[in-house]
Amino acid sequence: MKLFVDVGNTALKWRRRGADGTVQGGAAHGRDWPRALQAPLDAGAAGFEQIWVASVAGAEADERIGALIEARTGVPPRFYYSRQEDFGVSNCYPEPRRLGVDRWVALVECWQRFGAGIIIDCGSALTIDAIDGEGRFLGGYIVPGLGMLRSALLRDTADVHVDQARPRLTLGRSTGECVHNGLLRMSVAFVTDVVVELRERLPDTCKVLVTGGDADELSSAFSFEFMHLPDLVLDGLERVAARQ
Ligand SMILES: Nc1ncnc2c1ncn2[C@@H]1O[C@H](COP(=O)(O)OP(=O)(O)O)[C@@H](O)[C@H]1O
Ligand SMILES: CC(C)(COP(=O)(O)O)[C@@H](O)C(=O)NCCC(=O)O
Ligand SMILES: [K+]
Repeated sequence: MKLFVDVGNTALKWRRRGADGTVQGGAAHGRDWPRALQAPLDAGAAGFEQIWVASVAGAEADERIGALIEARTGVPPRFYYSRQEDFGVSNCYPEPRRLGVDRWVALVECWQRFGAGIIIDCGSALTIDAIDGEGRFLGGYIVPGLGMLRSALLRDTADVHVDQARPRLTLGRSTGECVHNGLLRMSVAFVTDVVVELRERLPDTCKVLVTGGDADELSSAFSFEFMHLPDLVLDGLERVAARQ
């Protein structure tokens, strides 16, 4: 059995692939690593032959996660990090390792499956990344995700109180609607502006891939064609692992 783990700043997502099929899950981790690792490591009697981790949680967290995984399974996990080049993708960062590995494996998966593309990851941060027809990572953007925008607005204002709501692009007619609709529209306008510009530059065959925990919410307001691939990062990590 193989285990693949995608550790973001909010959620830990995982996939167990064994002879009797595939099981996957995910949840907010709250940086409580022993608790967050309970579900992915709960493989019953079956042992793990390989465990792969793509983490953007930071070096300290990675050390803790690695120690916990090895202590519980006896298998030392393999942490994959961004590189100058891999699977035909070249990294434009002067220090390639500093590119978030979730962004890197998503670029690898996009390139291997579709070629040129624009990747929108609606996670704790909202990231947009572009890869051209030669497999060159052209660069991207990192802005606060919807969850981060909301919590920052509520934290830094005295009288803005909102309950959960399904945001739309229309004018808000209550504090909650003004906040939810405003943040959605701001995020969608940013993404759309970038996609329109990049599509003029990239091959016509380029795909727009959307992933991340807020993908449903954001993409419901997208006016351009896209593919929603919730498991893009795990798929990319599994591709890396398959080569070993
Ligand atoms: N069950 C959930 N747990 C955590 N975040 C969630 C959940 N459902 C939706 N979200 C939203 O998804 C965002 C996290 O996206 P995700 O891609 O899962 O996380 P990460 O940034 O850790 O990769 C949060 O900012 C939040 O707005
Ligand atoms: C941009 C990110 C925070 C996104 O992570 P997430 O929202 O999935 O938690 C992550 O890719 C990261 O920590 N990147 C390192 C800096 C960079 O990519 O330039
Ligand atoms: K992510």
